[in-house]
Amino acid sequence: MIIAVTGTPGVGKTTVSKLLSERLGYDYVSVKDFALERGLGEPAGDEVEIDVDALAKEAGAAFQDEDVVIDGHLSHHVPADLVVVLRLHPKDVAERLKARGYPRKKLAENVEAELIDVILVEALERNGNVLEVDTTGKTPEEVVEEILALIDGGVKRRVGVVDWSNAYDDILPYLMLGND
Ligand SMILES: Nc1ncnc2c1ncn2[C@@H]1O[C@H](COP(=O)(O)OP(=O)(O)OP(=O)(O)O)[C@@H](O)[C@H]1O
Repeated sequence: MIIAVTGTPGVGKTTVSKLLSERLGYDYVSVKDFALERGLGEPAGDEVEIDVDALAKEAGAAFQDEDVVIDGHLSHHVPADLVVVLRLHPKDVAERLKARGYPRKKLAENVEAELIDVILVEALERNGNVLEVDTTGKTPEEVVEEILALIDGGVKRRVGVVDWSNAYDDILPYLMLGND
């Protein structure tokens, strides 16, 4: 089974993916490492620009009969049996990315993306089996327990668990609002 773990930068994908793969006895795969190994990504500054169509094709073929947890904010492009979209209150996203030293513009773009569900919408456009999980205020272990309970219960789709529309005032200081 292929499980893709996606979400806005900083929501905890790597932490949760590693723990989830250990609990399930699955291999852990980083999209970024896979793309670099296969020559599907070009380093661009401290980022990697990945050809998502090539990623979908190559990862789909490489892992089709494997049990893997695929980690990365592009992992929902890979044909997966299940896509887990991790969500985190945009203010917490902002604080985590700030602590990582993200430049103001990049921080604002990602906080806004979390606010308006960008990754969730992309995931739903590509895959019917989407589990949305709110990680806000939860430990990585609690998040993994929630995912495992959904999988054990045979749940293939659960979306609509968060609504960040009330978060706007909290995150205004982090947004650029056209001032770039
Ligand atoms: N549930 C959690 N509670 C508190 N802190 C967490 C939680 N999950 C992850 N973190 C912390 O948040 C930071 C970001 O986590 P992580 O690298 O797993 O996120 P990510 O979504 O994989 O980020 P990126 O997309 O940039 O790779 C790390 O410092 C991690 O220790």
